[in-house]
Amino acid sequence: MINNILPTIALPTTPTLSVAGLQCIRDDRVLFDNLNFSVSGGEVLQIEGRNGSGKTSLLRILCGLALPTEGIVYWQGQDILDLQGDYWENLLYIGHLAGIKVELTPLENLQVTRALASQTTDIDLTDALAIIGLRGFEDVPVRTLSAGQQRRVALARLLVCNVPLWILDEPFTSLDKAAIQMIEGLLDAHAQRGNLVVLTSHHTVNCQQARCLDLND
Ligand SMILES: Nc1ncnc2c1ncn2[C@@H]1O[C@H](COP(=O)(O)OP(=O)(O)OP(=O)(O)O)[C@@H](O)[C@H]1O
Repeated sequence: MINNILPTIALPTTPTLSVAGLQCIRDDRVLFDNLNFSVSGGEVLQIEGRNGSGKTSLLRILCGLALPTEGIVYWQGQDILDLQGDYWENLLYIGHLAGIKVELTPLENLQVTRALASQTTDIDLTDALAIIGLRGFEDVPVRTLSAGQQRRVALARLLVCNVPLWILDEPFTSLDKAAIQMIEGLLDAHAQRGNLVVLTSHHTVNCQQARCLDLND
């Protein structure tokens, strides 16, 4: 079923995100150094590591929201700092703070997403909320929802944005078992369509195409 929800994105080539010689120093502490990896369409890369090891810092660098102290992030072989908007239009980042407006309703949040996103699906927004488990909560302020429901509002953007690269920071936080399975299904379906996912999670991610990178290794 999930396979039928997500659109097919016409990709000219296999999308690839790679990093070379990445280093991150925070307050004189080296979080990671000489980090090299590549993730291509069809893959789900899970970044692991203990609290404070630099997972969120790495994701922010991959998004171009923070700079590494050394090294380069490449999208399709080009430095993302050179690409800027040409990179960001391929990317959906859902961070710790979820990026939702709590004064707005779930429906209004998705309307904002659709208005601002570079490429969107044509899914009916009410249907997207139903799929994500928020039927009946479309029109209430997000601040009145539970933590798990608020996380679902944030994750509903996966159904609305039509981009190849998903970067997700702890997407399963506050979700119940059924919601975790549903999101894992979305990740699998996204990868099966030739797209890529980079995520952090302290839990084992149950995706067919998942592989792990441990920052503590
Ligand atoms: N803007 C910042 N300025 C200074 N230090 C920072 C900044 N952002 C993060 N740090 C520090 O960098 C370290 C790594 O933080 P980060 O959030 O990347 O870790 P994490 O692996 O995602 O942790 P967690 O598993 O707890 O979410 C922490 O010690 C944090 O205090």
